[in-house]
Amino acid sequence: MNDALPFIADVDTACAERASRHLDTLTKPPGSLGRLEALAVSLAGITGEAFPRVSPPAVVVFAADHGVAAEGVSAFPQAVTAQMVANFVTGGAAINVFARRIGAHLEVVDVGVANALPAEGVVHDRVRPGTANLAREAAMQRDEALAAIAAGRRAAERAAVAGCRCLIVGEMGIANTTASSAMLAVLTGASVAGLVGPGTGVAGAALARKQAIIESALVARAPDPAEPLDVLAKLGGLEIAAMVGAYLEAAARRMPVLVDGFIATVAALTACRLEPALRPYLIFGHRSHEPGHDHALAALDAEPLLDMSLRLGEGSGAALAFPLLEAASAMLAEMATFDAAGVATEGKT
Ligand SMILES: O=C(O)c1ccc[n+]([C@@H]2O[C@H](COP(=O)([O-])O)[C@@H](O)[C@H]2O)c1
Ligand SMILES: Cc1cc2nc[nH]c2cc1C
Repeated sequence: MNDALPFIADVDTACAERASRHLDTLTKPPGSLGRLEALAVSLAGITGEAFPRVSPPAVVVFAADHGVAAEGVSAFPQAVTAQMVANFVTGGAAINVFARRIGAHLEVVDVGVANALPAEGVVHDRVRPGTANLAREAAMQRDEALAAIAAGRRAAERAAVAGCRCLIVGEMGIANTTASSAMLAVLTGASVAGLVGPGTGVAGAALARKQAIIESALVARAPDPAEPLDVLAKLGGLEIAAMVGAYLEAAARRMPVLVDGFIATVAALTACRLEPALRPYLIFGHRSHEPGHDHALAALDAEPLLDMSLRLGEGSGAALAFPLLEAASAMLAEMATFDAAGVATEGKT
């Protein structure tokens, strides 16, 4: 345990068991609502409430730039990070649309965007204007990674204080699939070739170059796989570090965390390596089309709720999965029991 990280208690197993027993009194064959029942039980354990509520959710999108974008590893220019932040502010991005559908409280946090941003509508918590180029030097110093973790913790704290009951964390950062693929290769020991993917759409020779850049950065930066903070600082990103902090702070406050796609899951794996007690607080929203996501999910023994071939980021897949959490919560609170509805139970004639 590191002083910069909050204490995370074990989930409330007694409460989870109460929820599980209650589910078996409801008017349905036992277990017939499948994974929705498991979801309800885990929400009870996370929140410590027999009838957990998950609304309103918070969506926090962390934005930052990556020095490695200079190597041509993305299909889009670095300027798109700031331009998309402006789009989040005016409400036109996919995450704005989906956040509105679920009644989420949306916050956009600049933890390291290189270009100018709108003065209003963004939480300015910038650690530095983008990381250094991980192909040439450490992306961040350790204290910068810790500062970005602290920014993420503050965002989760704001969401909790605002009364939000579930945290969805998204990211925006051109070239962040390069950073997260590099981190994942170190954290899992998997080959870069087996997990690198198109991100925003690189293919062919550009994808081969992205792979080669990651492979040589792993050798040159040589992070210690047993030291998640070292991996994060040398290869990661400011928004990835902020996600780590937000997950940890939410769990410390007994808020369920709905994890988004590839980058979000690499951040989740990093956070779990820093603090294994985090794992049961995480619910995985969807399986991204980015090939490395399967490796990250497997390393966390996670089975996501949706499989929609999304690969956007921003928290979009998690926001789309959120209604399943609401349904799990409503099922517990609103379904009639066999007794109340006068329905005969199994085996009784
Ligand atoms: O969430 C995902 O699974 C995901 C997969 C591929 C790309 N993205 C998004 O695309 C950007 C990174 O892609 P790239 O090609 O610039 O590394 C970044 O802004 C992410 O939000 C997100
Ligand atoms: C347009 C665009 C939107 C995004 N949202 C998250 N990552 C993104 C990357 C691009 C390029």
